[in-house]
Amino acid sequence: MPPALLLRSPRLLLGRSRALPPLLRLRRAPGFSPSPLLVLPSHRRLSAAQLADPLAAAGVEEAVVGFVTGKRKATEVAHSVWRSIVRKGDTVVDATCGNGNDTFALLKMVADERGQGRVYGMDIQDSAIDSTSSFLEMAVDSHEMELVKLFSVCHSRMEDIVPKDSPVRLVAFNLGYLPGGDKTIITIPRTTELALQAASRIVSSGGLISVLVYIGHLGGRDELDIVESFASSLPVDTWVSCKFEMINRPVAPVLVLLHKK
Ligand SMILES: C[S@@+](CC[C@H](N)C(=O)[O-])C[C@H]1O[C@@H](n2cnc3c(N)ncnc32)[C@H](O)[C@@H]1O
Repeated sequence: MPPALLLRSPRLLLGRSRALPPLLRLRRAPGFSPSPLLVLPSHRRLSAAQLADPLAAAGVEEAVVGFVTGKRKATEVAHSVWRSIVRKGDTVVDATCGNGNDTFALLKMVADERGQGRVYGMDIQDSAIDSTSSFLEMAVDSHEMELVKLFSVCHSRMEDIVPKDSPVRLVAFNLGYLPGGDKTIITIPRTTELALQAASRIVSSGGLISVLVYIGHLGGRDELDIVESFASSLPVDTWVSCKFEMINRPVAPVLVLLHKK
């Protein structure tokens, strides 16, 4: 296994010549066990229970009933569906790392004793990749860290990153802007569409593309239109396309799930 936790191929960092900040600033001393609620910024706080055992979170049935009764968010439905599809040792893609919450959840799903699971994470912003890296350094051990490969690149180029011989079980998108970051750097319909097309090519049979679309900001509706149009175009003999949407909360995020049969 390559020793690098974070692979920043110059080829993938097109047009960026400035020196990158050190990526592994936060080192864990042997036996160091941080209290996450003390050290993490509020936008990426997880409960102690989630950090200890994120797999103990809601099952699909509980999450869906919770969504229907207004007690669970679309993100929780997404994570519960991921957990029912992703297996230890799988290869998965986080197409929008942001602050690393989804990357962390995915890592916990694929991490296995044999070190075969992989999470390929990407984000267009260096600051998001740094944020994800710092968060994971605090939240997981060094063996799990080695299973994560992070790239500062547009997700439309995911096929340049994921090895061709790795069947991908899940590609996760959490669209929009980086919480706590620059709200003008945002996913846009054209590259989202290209990334969905790429995801549909690399996801294996039995796998899933999960897209959480935020529609409360300018352009969010256009992006949902693109995602839905892509979802509708998938052939019914090989794909199941569905969505979770709050009808009387018109700006609530919409979860689109695309399952490859
Ligand atoms: C809502 S945030 C993701 C939240 C993240 N999944 C988490 O768990 O914290 C959306 C992210 O998409 C990133 N993004 C925007 N355009 C992108 C692109 N073309 N390729 C990859 N990432 C992009 C933004 O920089 C932002 O960090």
